[in-house]
Amino acid sequence: MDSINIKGLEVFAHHGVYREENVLGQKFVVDVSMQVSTQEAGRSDDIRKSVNYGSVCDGIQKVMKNRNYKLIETVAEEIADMILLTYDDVRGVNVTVKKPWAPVMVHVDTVSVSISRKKHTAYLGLGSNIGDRESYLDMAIDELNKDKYTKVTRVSDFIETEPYGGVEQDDFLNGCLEIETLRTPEELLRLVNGIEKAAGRERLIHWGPRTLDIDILLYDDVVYDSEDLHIPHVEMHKREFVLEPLSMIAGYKRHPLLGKTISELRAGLDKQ
Ligand SMILES: Nc1ncnc2c1ncn2[C@@H]1O[C@H](COP(=O)(O)OP(=O)(O)OP(=O)(O)O)[C@@H](O)[C@H]1O
Ligand SMILES: Nc1nc2c(c(=O)[nH]1)N=C(CO)CN2
Repeated sequence: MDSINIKGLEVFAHHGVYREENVLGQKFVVDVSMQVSTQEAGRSDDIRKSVNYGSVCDGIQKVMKNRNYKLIETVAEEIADMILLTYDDVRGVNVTVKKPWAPVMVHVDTVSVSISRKKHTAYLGLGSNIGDRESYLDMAIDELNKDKYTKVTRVSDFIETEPYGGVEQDDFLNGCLEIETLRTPEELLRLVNGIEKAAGRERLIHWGPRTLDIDILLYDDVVYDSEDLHIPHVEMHKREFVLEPLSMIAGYKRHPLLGKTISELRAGLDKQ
């Protein structure tokens, strides 16, 4: 990936843990590197095909002057969010925020924080078999889009499926989504759990009836395991009700552990 870089942007602002920093203010120096393909702009010589570094500098000034933060960590995070949320073509950013005049009692050239943030692509599985099933799946899409850090980018057809897993219950409506998100996997889990809760989801029977179930199937090519979260979803490759809608929007996507594409995994189910 190419990059567009801003080095040494000076902004006078009032961030800091100490009161004198908030009152007097000081100089901050910002470096930004944006991962963006510049080839189309380079071939056409057209600014509309690129990211205008002047407007990025304005945006950084606004972030740093509109509010005061205690930590340069927060300043860096806010700058990264602003850039990733404003410029669709920017896939990732590195941001460094330096304080050359930091009030410490020893000589330092600068103190600084550097962060790297990027847009993540994740795939979610949706299911409902209580009430107005289609409305619950639509609600999931609306609520995900309401989240500042998340955008639904593709939606599969919703398909009627028989219950899988041995519990006698009504048929499901299932679908899959592709999302773009700045959230970490754990943040995304909290977001989807909150949406399930808002849909009146109760956990009474394992694999039992539900108004709305949202599973995180894939998140970039990440393999992640914690007490509460396993990515890729541990059952996804066995489930026709996941693989059929997922193959509509990401048939080419390769499962990071099994090494097969979603379409191949689905074809494999037919043979069993
Ligand atoms: N990839 C994942 N996506 C969503 N939840 C997950 C994932 N991995 C682990 N979990 C955990 O599973 C817990 C139980 O989820 P839930 O009650 O929706 O299970 P289920 O829908 O009955 O079964 P399944 O997840 O096999 O479809 C969640 O609270 C969450 O902590
Ligand atoms: N057809 C179908 N069967 C299921 C489903 C589901 O979404 N669709 N979800 C389950 C647990 O998450 C258990 N069984």
